[in-house]
Amino acid sequence: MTPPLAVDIDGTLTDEDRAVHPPVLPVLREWDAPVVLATGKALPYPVALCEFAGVERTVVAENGGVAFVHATDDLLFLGDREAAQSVVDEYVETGHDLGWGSHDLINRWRETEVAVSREAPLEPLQRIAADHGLEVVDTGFAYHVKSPDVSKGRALEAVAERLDRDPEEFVAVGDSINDVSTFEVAGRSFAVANADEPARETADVVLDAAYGEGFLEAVERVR
Ligand SMILES: O=C(O)COP(=O)(O)O
Ligand SMILES: [Mg+2]
Repeated sequence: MTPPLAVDIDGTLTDEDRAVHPPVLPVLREWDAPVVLATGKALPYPVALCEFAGVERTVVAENGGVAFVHATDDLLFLGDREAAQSVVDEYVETGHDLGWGSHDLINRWRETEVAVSREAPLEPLQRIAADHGLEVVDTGFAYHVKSPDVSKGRALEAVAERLDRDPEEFVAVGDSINDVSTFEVAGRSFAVANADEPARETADVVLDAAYGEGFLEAVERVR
């Protein structure tokens, strides 16, 4: 039986330049079991990717802070933005910039965490976050200020329950530290070749291929 998939977006369905790797789209569309896109990006991004790929909109966004399950029409909030906002407000007050320019589209639709550009200094952000009981996760694409209680894996458990699936039935594919929790709850896990150290260490298998080609290799292996 085809297993359900939990798939990261940036670094896993994309190429090195962050553009979606086109050959992954028909694979997602034709997958004969639920597909959950699980990303650090804000909710509109995975929802739009599902729309344009012709895939049912079942997604985990903001590293597990928000999830949507099309089949049950459930919109889940597993975190809240307020605490993360206080951290970045303090960061900005001390003279730093989030690094997204004057129209911050990265955080505009973000509801449970705040993302900071990797061009911005990390150390003061980590210090302020720790003072507020929060953490900073570096996905390789952005720094995410979030509650340590929120994770893609925890959200996947909530989504799986609504899909009437066991999280262990899932095959997870990802590339970075924010996928470790997904790898821990899924039954099988694959890190693409470009994955960071925490993802490589946690995954059952580190793939030979990188980026979108790595996802396609994972799919070949589970078929
Ligand atoms: O938004 C990020 O920083 C990373 O996104 P991803 O979880 O889809 O890789
Ligand atoms: Mg990623």
